[in-house]
Amino acid sequence: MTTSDPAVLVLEDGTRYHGHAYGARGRTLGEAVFATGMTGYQETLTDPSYAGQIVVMTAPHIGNTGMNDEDPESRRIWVSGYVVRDPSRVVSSFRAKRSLDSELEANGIVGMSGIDTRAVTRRLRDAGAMRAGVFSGPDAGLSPDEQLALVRSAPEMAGLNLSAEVSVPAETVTPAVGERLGNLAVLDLGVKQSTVDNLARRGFEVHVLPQDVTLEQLLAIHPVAAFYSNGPGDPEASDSHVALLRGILDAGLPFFGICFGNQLLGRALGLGTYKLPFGHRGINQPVLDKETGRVEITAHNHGFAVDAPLEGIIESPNGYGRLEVSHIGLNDRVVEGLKALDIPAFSVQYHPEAAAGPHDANYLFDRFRDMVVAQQAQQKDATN
Ligand SMILES: NC(=O)CC[C@H](N)C(=O)O
Repeated sequence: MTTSDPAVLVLEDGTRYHGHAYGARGRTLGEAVFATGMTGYQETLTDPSYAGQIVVMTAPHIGNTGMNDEDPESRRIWVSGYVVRDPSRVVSSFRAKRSLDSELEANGIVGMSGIDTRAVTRRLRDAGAMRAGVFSGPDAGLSPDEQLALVRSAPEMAGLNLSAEVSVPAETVTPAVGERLGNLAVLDLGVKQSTVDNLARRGFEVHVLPQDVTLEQLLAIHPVAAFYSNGPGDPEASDSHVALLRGILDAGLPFFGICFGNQLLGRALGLGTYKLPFGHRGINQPVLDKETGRVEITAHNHGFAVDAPLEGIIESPNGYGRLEVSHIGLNDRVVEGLKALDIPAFSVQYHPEAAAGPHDANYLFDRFRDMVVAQQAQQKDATN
């Protein structure tokens, strides 16, 4: 529905941008962040890591290919709000089933269009990610002071635990594709479908578990390894998941974590995390794999990062032996991967499932499989 109903984006610092209502009408509050992908908006919208965020797209023309039934990464749209410059008036793709604005409306997502999203991006890049609100329909009529007060009353992303909002209510199982390696325990902190598919294709029977599962319940599925997914929120507010992970590591299970999972591995090993000024969200971020010296172009969506020295070997303050930073973001030299040297555990801050994004980092799923196969071979040797 293209209309000229007014809408306004209000940032916490009082900056206001006037445009048009897009998607559902009303009001929404969240953390304003910008995403630089020129394609893949359907995957972005359905990535649970974006819960609690108002996503501003830097690419000016969004919605061209509509929404289809093949690309969703989860069961719904999770962004709190969606801000685009120039929505496509026609949908052009043989796969499209619906338009982007009708899908936003069906999911109750308040959006807006018709503003200079690159100007908003420059503001967020200079001042940092901020709380924000989009107001349209009856809420467009609130006074600027009322709108600003609402924005400033919203919770900050720092300190937020959002895992219960996005996690599955009960275990789901995806069978292994091809030769079966064993059961994989996946802690669902906001997992994406492509991650599950990638793991299943590596021979894992993928058991996606609710975020409040206990160690006993997790071990009861007899996993050959464990995996922590991406997800929304502040890793510092996830003590229960860190405690669970320490139990997993103590049980000797091989571990791989993505994004939120990387931050939680960092914490389990004894490192800290911190909030980045405006984060990384896009599909063309350069990352160095220190092991091979190769630079890969990767998909990112994170606002927090692990605090660790980029070079040299670190002794785990929590007694897990030696570890090192395995991957470095080349735009701003942020930690993009961790590797334990004395236990079978590693993680990356970015998205090897690459939905959307380039597939340069897909090898990490093979590394995980190889790690599990190596451990199984070792255990077999030990019992012979
Ligand atoms: N995609 C993710 O897993 C994001 C992790 C975390 N919520 C962050 O913003 O850094």
